[in-house]
Amino acid sequence: MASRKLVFVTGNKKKLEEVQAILGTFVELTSQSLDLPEIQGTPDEISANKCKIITEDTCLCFNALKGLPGPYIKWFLGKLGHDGLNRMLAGFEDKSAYALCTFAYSIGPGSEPILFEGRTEGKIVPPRGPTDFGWDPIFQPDGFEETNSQDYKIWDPKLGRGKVGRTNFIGLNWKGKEEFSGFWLLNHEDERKKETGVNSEQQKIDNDGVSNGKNERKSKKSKKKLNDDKISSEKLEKLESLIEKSEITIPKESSIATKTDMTGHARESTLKEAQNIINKAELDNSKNSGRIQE
Ligand SMILES: O=P(O)(O)OP(=O)(O)OP(=O)(O)OC[C@H]1O[C@@H](n2cnc3c(O)ncnc32)[C@H](O)[C@@H]1O
Ligand SMILES: [Mg+2]
Repeated sequence: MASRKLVFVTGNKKKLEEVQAILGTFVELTSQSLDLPEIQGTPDEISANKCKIITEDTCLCFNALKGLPGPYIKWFLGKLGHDGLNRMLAGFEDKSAYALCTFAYSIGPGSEPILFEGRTEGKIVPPRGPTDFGWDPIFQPDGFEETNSQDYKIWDPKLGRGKVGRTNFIGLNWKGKEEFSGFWLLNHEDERKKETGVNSEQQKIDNDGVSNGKNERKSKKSKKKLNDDKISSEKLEKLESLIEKSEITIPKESSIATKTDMTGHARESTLKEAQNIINKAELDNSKNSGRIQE
């Protein structure tokens, strides 16, 4: 089904694997750099496919360094390696850090991407476990004895939860988690019903959890329920209308990132990058096909 296909604009194979694992059978993901493919089908199908683009950008922020390296982690990691990153904190008692990820999802050409953001708290430790993905071996999420490398990497879409896999995604514990899960449930309600045998009409949840950018940080209770893959039809409708009106945007201010510190910079630069990638991908799409519908 065309609506289940998503193009993930990324050059990172590991990201692709992990996002696919999270989305499970709900969506078929293909990865592309910016040279997007011509998909065979009717013009409508082509547009639908080409419109649906997701990007993700990751920061790793050290609290002792006021959020650095943040969006520059790729370069710091490349130059200093895992040991060097540990040594950067040698003079500090505070080894705490957090992973910050930003998804950008494009509904269609010309429309603002929908942004989802997530944060996972942890600390920087000497490397343990496989070294095949980024800074995983030196990041130990709070509440775990293992580093991110050592964690069991399973996400169960039926349960709507899993053991820590990719902390970036599993840790979408703020606005992003709620909206991301709601968004996918909304778009894949039929498949979900088949898999779980549960109709959203039968599910009860307070309608307090929808975040619209003006009303962030909702009750933990409603988030917990959402994390357990329960969502009401009212909430689905509300989400749908927010998405239609493109009212889902990242708030300018939040309790986790202020504009004055490095975290704020990290956030803004990562959002900008995601937006640029989406815009460029859409531009390339339109050029390639010449028949994208507005
Ligand atoms: O093409 P894109 O999607 O941008 O892929 P990238 O590899 O450039 O990724 P980022 O721009 O998000 O850079 C973040 C850096 O952190 C690494 N990274 C990203 N997600 C990670 C995760 O979940 N665990 C460990 N390292 C990660 C990644 O390998 C990069 O070195
Ligand atoms: Mg990148």
